[in-house]
Amino acid sequence: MMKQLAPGVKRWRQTLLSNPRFEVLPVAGALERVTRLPAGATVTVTASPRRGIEDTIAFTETLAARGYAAVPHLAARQFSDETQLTNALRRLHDAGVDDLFVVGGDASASDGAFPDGLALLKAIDASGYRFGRIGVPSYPEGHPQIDDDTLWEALRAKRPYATYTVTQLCFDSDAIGRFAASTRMHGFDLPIVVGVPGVVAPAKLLRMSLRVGVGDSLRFVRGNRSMARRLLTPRAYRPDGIVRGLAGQMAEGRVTLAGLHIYTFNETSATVRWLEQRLGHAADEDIPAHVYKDVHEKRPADDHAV
Ligand SMILES: NC(=O)C1=CN([C@@H]2O[C@H](COP(=O)(O)OP(=O)(O)OC[C@H]3O[C@@H](n4cnc5c(N)ncnc54)[C@H](O)[C@@H]3O)[C@@H](O)[C@H]2O)C=CC1
Ligand SMILES: Nc1nc(=O)c2c([nH]1)NC[C@@H]1CN(c3ccc(C(=O)N[C@@H](CCC(=O)O)C(=O)O)cc3)CN21
Repeated sequence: MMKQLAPGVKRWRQTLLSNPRFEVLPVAGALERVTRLPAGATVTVTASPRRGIEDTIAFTETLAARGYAAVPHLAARQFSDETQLTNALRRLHDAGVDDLFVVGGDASASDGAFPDGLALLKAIDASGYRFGRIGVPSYPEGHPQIDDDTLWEALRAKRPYATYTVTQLCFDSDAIGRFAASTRMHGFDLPIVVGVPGVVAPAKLLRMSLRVGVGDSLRFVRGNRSMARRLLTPRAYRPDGIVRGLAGQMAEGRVTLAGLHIYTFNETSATVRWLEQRLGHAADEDIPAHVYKDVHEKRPADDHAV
């Protein structure tokens, strides 16, 4: 059972859970997994050096044709030259894609034209193709290979080309809150979409987290007995604690957040079931029937478009 929450916290939790983006990996069976998501959902498609650009672009086209708001992850170090980039952008543009997520890439180095995320952002800007939204990654707990000063400098340099940032997989809502406050201190207002794990089997989540180097976050998990217990049992992990923590900080006015990005690792059914349960639950609890009738025109949730 959920704990009782202050009304403001419930409202923000509902706002956060109402329209998330879902990240999927373009592997075998991915399309079937996507069909479990709400029709028209925003679905982001990861890039991996092992699989290559084509898998990401082709799957993005498939999703767009089926009416999803598809968002490809474009990794700078995967592109060999401008021609390859232009071809990819043309295909995405023709598919009706209006949102790109631009990363450096997990390949250790580039033998192509774009060494890092910023270089690719500049090339996209110069390409003549226009996209309404462009996201870049950010790291509330730092990056295993890149020091904090470099990360802040990179984010600042990317600011003119980006319309939002998505935070790296993280299990600690306080770390995310501190990061959001720091962006203000560093003097820029890039909207922050918070990356949270979906409802995923703990062993898989641990494997994925280790792969991308979610360091401090895992130390947090290990040092937190109830968290560790949750990750070490076969019962799926649920991001209730993170979402509640974020909603609490929003209710206190400490952070402004632009939404959730759910790392599903293709566990879409469990994640959607969890979302539906939580939203149903919030609707029942937030607004008792008699109040709901009285204030019908002014439901609290309606006052807070993100
Ligand atoms: N495929 C995906 O969906 C995602 C991938 N990532 C990965 O996280 C890493 C960072 O990506 P971005 O934030 O886009 O960074 P980026 O490529 O824009 O690099 C940020 C800054 O760090 C420097 N840098 C990059 N790699 C470095 C290294 N190994 N050692 C020292 N300095 C380095 C760059 O020159 C640049 O100044 C990449 O490996 C990226 O692929 C992060 C989030 C999502
Ligand atoms: N550095 C970094 N690279 C990423 O690709 C990435 C992040 N960070 N942070 C957020 C998510 C997490 N992503 C991940 C994380 C792990 C795998 C991974 O381990 N893939 C394996 C196994 C896939 C499977 O089990 O089906 C693979 O072989 O691709 C893929 C994408 C994509 N995103």
